[in-house]
Amino acid sequence: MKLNEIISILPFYKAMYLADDVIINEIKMDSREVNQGDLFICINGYTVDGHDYVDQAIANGAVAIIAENIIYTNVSTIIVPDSQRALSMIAAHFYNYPTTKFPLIGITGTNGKTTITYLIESLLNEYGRKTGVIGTIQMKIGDHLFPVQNTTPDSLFLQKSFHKMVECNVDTAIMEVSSHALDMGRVYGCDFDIAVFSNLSQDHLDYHKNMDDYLRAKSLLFAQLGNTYKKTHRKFAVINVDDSRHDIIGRSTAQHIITYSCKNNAAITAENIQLDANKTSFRLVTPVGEIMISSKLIGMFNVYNMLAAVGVATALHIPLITIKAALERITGISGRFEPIEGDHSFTTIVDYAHTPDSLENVLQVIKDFAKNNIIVVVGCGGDRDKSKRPQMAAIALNYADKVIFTSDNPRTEDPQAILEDMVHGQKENHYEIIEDRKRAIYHAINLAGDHDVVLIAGKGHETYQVIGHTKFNFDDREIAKEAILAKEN
Ligand SMILES: CC(=O)N[C@H]1[C@@H](OP(=O)(O)OP(=O)(O)OC[C@H]2O[C@@H](n3ccc(=O)[nH]c3=O)[C@H](O)[C@@H]2O)O[C@H](CO)[C@@H](O)[C@@H]1O[C@H](C)C(=O)N[C@@H](C)C(=O)N[C@H](CCC(=O)O)C(=O)O
Ligand SMILES: Nc1ncnc2c1ncn2[C@@H]1O[C@H](COP(=O)(O)OP(=O)(O)OP(=O)(O)O)[C@@H](O)[C@H]1O
Ligand SMILES: N[C@H](CCC[C@H](N)C(=O)O)C(=O)O
Ligand SMILES: [Mg+2]
Repeated sequence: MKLNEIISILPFYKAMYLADDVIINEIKMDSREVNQGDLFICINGYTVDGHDYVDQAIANGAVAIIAENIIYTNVSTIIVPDSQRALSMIAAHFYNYPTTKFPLIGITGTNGKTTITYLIESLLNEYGRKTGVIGTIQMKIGDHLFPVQNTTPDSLFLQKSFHKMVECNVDTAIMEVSSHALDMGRVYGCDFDIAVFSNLSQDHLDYHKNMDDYLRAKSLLFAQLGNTYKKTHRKFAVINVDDSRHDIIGRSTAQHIITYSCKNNAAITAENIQLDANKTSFRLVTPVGEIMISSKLIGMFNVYNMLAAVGVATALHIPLITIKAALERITGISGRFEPIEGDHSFTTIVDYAHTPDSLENVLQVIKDFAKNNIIVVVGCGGDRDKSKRPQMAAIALNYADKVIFTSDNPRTEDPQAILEDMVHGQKENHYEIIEDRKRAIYHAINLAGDHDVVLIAGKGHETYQVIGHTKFNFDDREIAKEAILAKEN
């Protein structure tokens, strides 16, 4: 695409220098990825300032620069008031507005986004649709998997991925939308058709000033649902009305609302809920009929996740029989309440609970079914919300018979300081601190006796541990398997 065509989408800009007929190969926001013929856009980030990498970008072959600060270069240089915002506009334009070409479903909320995303994928696949998925675990186009750095990546990665989805004939895209992404404008330019709100509880208070600010960020997804009413292109907000913040989320959108609930009146509800140790059944009640569901996903929180997915299915007119087939087929989601196989007399579960609410939910499920002791291995991430630490520790101590506090992803923080934040002031003392996560997991598994349950919480599907700035290979599931084998032999 020509540079002139790309910048025509910007209402305001100042051209420091604009060469004729510059053809742009690709747009890049990282100087290290620039190739001959690319446009480099300077983003002033949290760690470094992209403006400092203009020379490197030009040396790598950039033929045009978009920047926020006045800079002088020997290639076409455009100055905009806000380069992050310009990036979203330009990326959507460059990739020809891919999200207008298929329905886009966005899921937000503190917990359950990944789970709901994969439930919706399963429903749509059962219905014969080809899906694209973007979220915490990966990006998926059909059965092809691609790594992601963020739950909701930056606008350039997003628009490029959606473009790839269009090329691969994806007919519906499903994505997790984090509060960071909403706040930073990573999803500006995404044309959402359905937005889901799962719940709000404490997380990310390192980034958001307080819970109201966190809620405001979440509500932006609903404010972005478009303001026109076209019969042919209806938009929907699917909202959990059992969450006390549902009203503010609902009032953030002008679009149609589909409510779901296990306790209140709602369009989608679950009746006669039976929670068992290895299955969950309920009568699903929807505006178009009722049907019995028997799912392998366990725990009350998964009933909520299923209702959220059913809300989306209802908006898309997916028949009840298809909904039932899809919900009954799905056996689990990677790293979410994932049992570790092995011939052993106790149960080991790896779960991604890394917030107080999710940890409590998961431990409640375990408590309901555990025949003997509960042993928990848990830590808290570094460079993240510090106020979660004592809360998560207290929850673990409250539900478990024995807790091993350990490292999660310490990132740039001192692991001992994180552990100190967790245990400081705790009244209970049935815990040990083993900073090395591998040793902590081995120890927990060695302690386990007949019919005990070992919960390894916080890292779920992650296949790494971030210590300092380095990512080391680490997978709770692999380590747990090793430890179980070692115990057996
Ligand atoms: C705080 C935050 O969100 N940071 C995000 C941000 O990084 P940053 O601002 O530090 O970027 P930077 O390193 O300062 O770089 C600024 C610019 O210079 C460029 N650069 C940099 C170096 C260089 O040599 N050349 C160069 O051009 C970079 O490409 C970038 O354009 O932009 C990056 C690219 O989009 C993100 O990957 C990064 O997410 C970091 C990894 C992160 O951990 N974010 C977390 C807080 C987050 O966003 N989490 C949410 C979900 C949480 C949840 O659901 O629970 C998420 O959506 O993932
Ligand atoms: N609806 C829910 N309510 C509360 N806790 C939940 C719910 N669904 C899942 N959980 C718990 O939260 C953990 C994370 O679930 P999931 O990965 O689906 O959430 P997420 O919102 O995608 O998280 P992230 O913010 O890290 O992307 C699960 O491992 C489980 O312990
Ligand atoms: N998306 C979340 C994931 C947290 C997972 C946990 N293992 C941690 O590292 O804190 C975050 O970046 O805050
Ligand atoms: Mg997720």
